[in-house]
Amino acid sequence: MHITVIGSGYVGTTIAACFADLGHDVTAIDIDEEIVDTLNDGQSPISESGLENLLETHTGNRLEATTSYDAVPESDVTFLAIGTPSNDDGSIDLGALEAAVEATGEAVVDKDERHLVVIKSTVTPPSIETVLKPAVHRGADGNENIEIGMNPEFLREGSAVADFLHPDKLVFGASSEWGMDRLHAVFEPLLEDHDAHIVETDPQTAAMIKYANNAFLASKISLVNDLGNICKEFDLDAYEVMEAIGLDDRISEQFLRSGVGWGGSCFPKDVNAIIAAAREEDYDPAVLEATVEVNDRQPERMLELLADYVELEGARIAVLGLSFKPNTDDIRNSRAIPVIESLRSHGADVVAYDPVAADEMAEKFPNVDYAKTAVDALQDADGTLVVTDWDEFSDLDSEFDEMATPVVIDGRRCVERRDGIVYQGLTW
Ligand SMILES: NC(=O)c1ccc[n+]([C@@H]2O[C@H](COP(=O)([O-])OP(=O)(O)OC[C@H]3O[C@@H](n4cnc5c(N)ncnc54)[C@H](O)[C@@H]3O)[C@@H](O)[C@H]2O)c1
Ligand SMILES: O=c1ccn([C@@H]2O[C@H](COP(=O)(O)OP(=O)(O)O[C@H]3O[C@H](CO)[C@@H](O)[C@H](O)[C@H]3O)[C@@H](O)[C@H]2O)c(=O)[nH]1
Repeated sequence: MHITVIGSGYVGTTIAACFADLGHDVTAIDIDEEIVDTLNDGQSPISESGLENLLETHTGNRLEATTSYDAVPESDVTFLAIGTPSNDDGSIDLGALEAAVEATGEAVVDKDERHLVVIKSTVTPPSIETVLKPAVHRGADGNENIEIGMNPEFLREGSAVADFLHPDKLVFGASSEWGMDRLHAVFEPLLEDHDAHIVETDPQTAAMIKYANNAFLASKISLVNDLGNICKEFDLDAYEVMEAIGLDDRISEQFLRSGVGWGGSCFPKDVNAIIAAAREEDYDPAVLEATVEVNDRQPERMLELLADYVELEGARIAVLGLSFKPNTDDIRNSRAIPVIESLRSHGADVVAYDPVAADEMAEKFPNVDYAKTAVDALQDADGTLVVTDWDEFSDLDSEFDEMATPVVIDGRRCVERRDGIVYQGLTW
């Protein structure tokens, strides 16, 4: 099949490279010329394990990038992976996606065969009817050969390629049998070697499944954090408790790690978007609001624990970990941001370390001192906050002896409790 993928950001680049790897001919389209040039050089505009290899292998053969929409009408199906960022009130900003959908419509205005336009972006269910369908039909001048489908994406940063090629489930949202068949045809090569559940549904339900998935996972972590905070008040170890409840198949052992909370480009944006969409309908989603509230509290709880041992005003505090999770340089909504903001508002001097994300964070906080190694950050520090669970932090041991006062508050349970340091886990 010939597939056009519009948007070559995080998701678009990953799926374009993976579709090519599955044997499809792929045209990746982006308005950003630098991204297009990078892709055509066989390089990746994002850092993701395995992606560079796929691009090197397929660029110039089955994969090419362009800023033009000319390939759209020649292709069998078009996927749109355009950003849907948050507005100030938490609702999603559909502006960029709407423009790309309209441009896709314009490209197929004269097509006299049916064309499937699949939304990969995360969008609220009503927006398919109220924003996206009108945009494509406006662009295509009412051409009835154009159909909108929805195929939400569940990949995680740090394991995007592996997640895409080995999904637990594929969700196909189509409004006709033809559209459903086309989605099956796209993923047929993937399903030849890999077993995945296939969910066939309409586009709106498919869109809701994506929000429900992320809202459930974020709420699971917030519930675990709420329970973990109670464990801490009782002097109990939340990890021991969660390990036990994870043995219940109905709960499962995954996403039970309590600590400083969830960040990233998806959970915060998506939970807030579905809350805003529910409020639009005059529904007050109480559990989801609490999910956000508990998450917002966790960084401050770290500071409170630290303040039990260290006078924060004028203290030198090491922050270990700046990315929102390990193995990525992405700092979007990282818990390190409220941690640093709060330390500074208490008058502390921050020295931060991250194996890869320091440059990103320096753009946000240019006045923070960035150490080259974890040991440099610990040197003469009055306290340490562990915010991201990078593997290398688990190996720290005698390095804590370099601190002026060895107080370690662990927000991710990745440092070993040891003699000679004051160690406090956030929920254990
Ligand atoms: N990042 C993730 O881990 C992830 C996972 C699952 C779902 N999603 C969802 O997928 C969507 C895309 O996310 P992302 O992280 O890939 O976004 P991104 O911001 O990394 O990429 C979007 C790309 O679209 C391009 N673009 C914007 N307007 C365009 C236009 N008119 N024509 C062509 N290209 C255009 C931009 O230049 C950019 O390269 C979002 O809705 C997001 O919520 C993201
Ligand atoms: O037990 C846990 C698991 C995760 N986290 C935190 O949760 C956040 C999100 O982690 P993860 O889900 O691994 O990363 P993302 O790349 O944000 O992936 C999520 O968001 C994507 C974008 O929508 C979805 O596609 C994925 O399915 C969904 O897992 C990070 O800050 C983690 O530190 C915890 O605090 N405790």
